[in-house]
Amino acid sequence: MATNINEAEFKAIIKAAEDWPRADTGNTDFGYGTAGFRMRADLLDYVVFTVGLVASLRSRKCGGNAIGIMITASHNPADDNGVKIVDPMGEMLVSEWEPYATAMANARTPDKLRNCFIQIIQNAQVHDHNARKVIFARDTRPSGARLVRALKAALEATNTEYVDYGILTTPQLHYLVKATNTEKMDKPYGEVSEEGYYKKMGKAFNEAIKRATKPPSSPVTVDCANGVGAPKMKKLLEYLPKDILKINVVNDKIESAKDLNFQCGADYVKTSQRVPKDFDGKPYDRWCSLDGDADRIIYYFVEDGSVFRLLDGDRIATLAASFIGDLVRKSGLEDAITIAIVQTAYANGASTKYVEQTLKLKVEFTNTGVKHLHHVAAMKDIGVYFEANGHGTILFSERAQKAMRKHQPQSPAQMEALETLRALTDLINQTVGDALSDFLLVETILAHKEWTVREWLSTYTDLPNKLAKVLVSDRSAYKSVEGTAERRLLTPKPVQPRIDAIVSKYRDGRCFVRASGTEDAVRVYGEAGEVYDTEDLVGKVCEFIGGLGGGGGGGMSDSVGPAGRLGGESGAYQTQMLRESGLGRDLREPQAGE
Ligand SMILES: CC(=O)N[C@H]1[C@@H](OP(=O)(O)O)O[C@H](CO)[C@@H](O)[C@@H]1O
Ligand SMILES: [Mg+2]
Repeated sequence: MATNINEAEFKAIIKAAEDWPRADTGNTDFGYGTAGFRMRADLLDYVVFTVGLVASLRSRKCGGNAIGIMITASHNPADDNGVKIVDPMGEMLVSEWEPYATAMANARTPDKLRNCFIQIIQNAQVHDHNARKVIFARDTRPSGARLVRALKAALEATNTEYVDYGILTTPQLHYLVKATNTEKMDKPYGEVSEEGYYKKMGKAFNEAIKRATKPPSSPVTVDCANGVGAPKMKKLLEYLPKDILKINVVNDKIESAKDLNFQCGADYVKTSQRVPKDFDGKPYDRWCSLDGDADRIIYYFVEDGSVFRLLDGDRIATLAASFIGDLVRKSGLEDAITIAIVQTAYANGASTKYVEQTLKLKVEFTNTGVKHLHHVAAMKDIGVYFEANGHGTILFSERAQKAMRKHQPQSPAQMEALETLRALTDLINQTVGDALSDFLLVETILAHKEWTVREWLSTYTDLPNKLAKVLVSDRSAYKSVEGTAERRLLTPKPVQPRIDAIVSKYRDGRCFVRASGTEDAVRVYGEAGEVYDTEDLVGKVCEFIGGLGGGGGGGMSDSVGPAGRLGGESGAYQTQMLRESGLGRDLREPQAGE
């Protein structure tokens, strides 16, 4: 094959790879998906090594701009780890390159690795002599240090300039990638250092909250999942104005790996619908939980009688959209800037109705996965997106930012609203969902609105809902109709008419079935006017799907939780299923997106 491959470089790669052999996974391949690669940490050495090679090529393709690599497994158990690539403006790796990463990680011999390398250079038209730079960080998992050595070996073999940022949250690494690549531009994103991140955030928070009439009346407690969010939240506190907000940090034990995500953190609280262990909040105390790499956040509280109340991603999206909508109006920009909310089909129907009818804003739906939401939100003047699981952010387009810069306020009130709005563009991470940034945003809004969790919860009442899954032998048989945000199935042919027939029997019924992108299962989501009807509706649809034969049929149905906001399977169940798969993970696709 004709190639412009640099033979000396390739020799160095093969030599370096000897120290990081590929785990023997039989015929099972690794797959790069929305979460990059994620699996048991002891399987990852070679994968991380090859990710280093791909990132080096990607940087050459992107004109020598810095590419980011984050080593984390987010909310997974402590003995898992993962790795993902960040593109130059802080976005996730462009999807056209995902197959390249997959192919490299599955190249089982030096010859195959060489072929893959050449193919990437040729297919993606990479000039292999170009400048290349990679910056990287890891979460608190003990395996991270070894994986960093594998990564460095690949970067050194490819003569790639790199910066090791040590331990960071995932969104901090995204921030640094964008800051690095915009450093010499007219509008740099921020100082290129971890400290620069806190400075930017601290300053913006101060600006945004100072016009609230009263500081928040009650303290807030942050459960950091015993992960990287704990030390980083504590550092952030040093940059926040004193005496405005009392913040308690709990679940901050990062020394012993076994505590990471164990019975605490955003994923645990959301999927099990209960407070984290050692919770000592009184009724109506405001609590929130971060996940293991601090890119997700959810709020919650208990009512009298220990009734658990979750304020999930739908609630954060509606809270933020209502506040930003008010600011746009108050600053006199309503004719210049429009706001849209992007949701998935899993958003509670009551939240959609609230956005459309009360906030009078437009809702758009995309397929599941933050990548899809981000993409659509980026096309709006101001695009608000959150998945129910608490991962999301708000994107301010160049057009909206320009309108804010140029606008001449006509009154002191307009001026105040405009300044708060401008502060939010710095406070909210523009690259990816960021628990620390979203936390400061929520606290700012509650302070401005003078709301407690009670008022926040009372904005609308969730429709009773239920999320279940049915394990199937071939989830690829389940294809959704394009343009329906996965709310209708094209195949297997008999399924959609049957779902329609079942749904028609329930008042305010809604139900859809789609193939999970992260597990060998199809998910069944249902809502109805009554809790009893919801259970019945989802049960009937699961029963029907479980009874189908071949690629359609599966067997066991694992429904999760009662009515209330549900988003996914329980952590315990995931772990059990994945351990049973032999290698500890479904290797074809990563198990989670953030
Ligand atoms: C219903 C649900 O919670 N789906 C989750 C789950 O995707 P599935 O494609 O449904 O497996 O994992 C994704 C990655 O973490 C996350 O983005 C998404 O919200
Ligand atoms: Mg995460």
